[in-house]
Amino acid sequence: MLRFLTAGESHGRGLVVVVEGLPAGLPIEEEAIAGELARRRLGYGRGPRMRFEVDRLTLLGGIRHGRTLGSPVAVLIDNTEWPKWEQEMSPHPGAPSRRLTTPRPGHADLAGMLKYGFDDARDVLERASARETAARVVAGCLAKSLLSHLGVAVLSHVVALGEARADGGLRPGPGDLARVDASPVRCFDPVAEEAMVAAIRAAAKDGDSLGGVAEVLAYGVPVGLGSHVHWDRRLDGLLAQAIMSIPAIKAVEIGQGEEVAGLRGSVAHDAIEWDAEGGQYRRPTSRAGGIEGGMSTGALLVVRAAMKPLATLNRPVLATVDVETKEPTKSFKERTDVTAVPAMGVVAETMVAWVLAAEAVRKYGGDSLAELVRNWRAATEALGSTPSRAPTVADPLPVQP
Ligand SMILES: Cc1cc2nc3c(=O)[nH]c(=O)nc-3n(C[C@H](O)[C@H](O)[C@H](O)COP(=O)(O)O)c2cc1C
Ligand SMILES: C=C(O[C@@H]1CC(C(=O)O)=C[C@@H](OP(=O)(O)O)[C@H]1O)C(=O)O
Repeated sequence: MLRFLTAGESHGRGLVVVVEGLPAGLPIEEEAIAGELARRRLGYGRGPRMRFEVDRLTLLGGIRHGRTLGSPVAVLIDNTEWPKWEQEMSPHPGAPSRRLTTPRPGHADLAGMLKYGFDDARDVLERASARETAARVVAGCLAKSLLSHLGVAVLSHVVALGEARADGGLRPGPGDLARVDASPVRCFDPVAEEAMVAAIRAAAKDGDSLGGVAEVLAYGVPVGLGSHVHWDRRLDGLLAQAIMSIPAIKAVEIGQGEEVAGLRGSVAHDAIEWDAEGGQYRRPTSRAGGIEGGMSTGALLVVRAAMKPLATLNRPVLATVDVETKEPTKSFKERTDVTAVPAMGVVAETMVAWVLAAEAVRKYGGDSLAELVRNWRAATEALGSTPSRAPTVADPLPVQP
């Protein structure tokens, strides 16, 4: 079983992630993890912290000479600003210099204060902050690395930001990731990219925030991850939970998502064809987003995550109450992003990769990477298909729904 835990506060000494259940022999390079963390810092509209945060890494355990040992992998990410926060966030007895008593509507502040009996919103926001997703991205990088040995590639792109929408027919292939990351908003559609940048600039000028939608695509997913036999084994359910756990995500779509509810059945599904030459079944479309009955079908996996506009505003206008005086006031202002949709896409990739890797380990098993790959190869060959390799730029794009 693959699992991970993270610990650490946004302005604490650092974040730590412990990943358990990886097979031995998985090649891991610190540069690859650093690269993934750098991708999560990307995006026009991010706040000042992402310009100086460096995500300095320490590989604490579970890796020797660039390969996993089969033991838990532990990684530490330092917090660049720790010296500045050391007093305020000290783990030792003492008191903060000031308490935050005007909770932000839309953030975790008030619900957390009431639930845990805190009188300072910082006791909640430090862990509710999406800073924690940096630690998840480390786990996601390990998952992506494992998946690459099974020919699976996971990527994302922003398809909506504020009111700007990308052309739905434009989907990046596995070889397009660098191009997506080069976009200031991680959008594959250059026309929509301009509209997105303009929307962010306008919101920033007004001291406001924006949400949006990122689409995650997984190429080369083998048939049969997940299962129909229990509610908690359905792949779509697992993906929805994983995506929903990302701060500020309010909706998840698989394949055609919400749109499918308005269609007739005759045009809503993916026809089944037999490819006599390849000796396997084939789907000309991926309307179902690569999942039927809670199991992967082998078609392109498509998951979308919708993010709300961020709760912290540079021009605080949202009405709240001072929890001390009970007087009406405006919520406190913290340093904040105008939008974090491009970064959220990278986190969503992480969560999708994690779920796929966990299901792959469950299905194929094995204590070493070689054993896992052997098992995967045998299962894939038994289905009549050639074990896939990691898709390349030369591969044709899958047919659009
Ligand atoms: C990558 C990323 C960056 C975020 N940055 C901010 C931010 O700068 N300001 C903010 O108010 N919320 C930000 N959020 C969202 C909050 O963390 C989130 O709204 C809060 O934890 C409450 O959780 P909920 O929105 O799921 O209810 C960010 C979320 C993500 C995924
Ligand atoms: C630190 C990160 O995102 C933070 C998420 C966040 C929030 O409220 O979720 C608020 C901001 O925190 P800060 O006030 O420290 O700048 C973001 O910068 C990060 O993504 O690494």
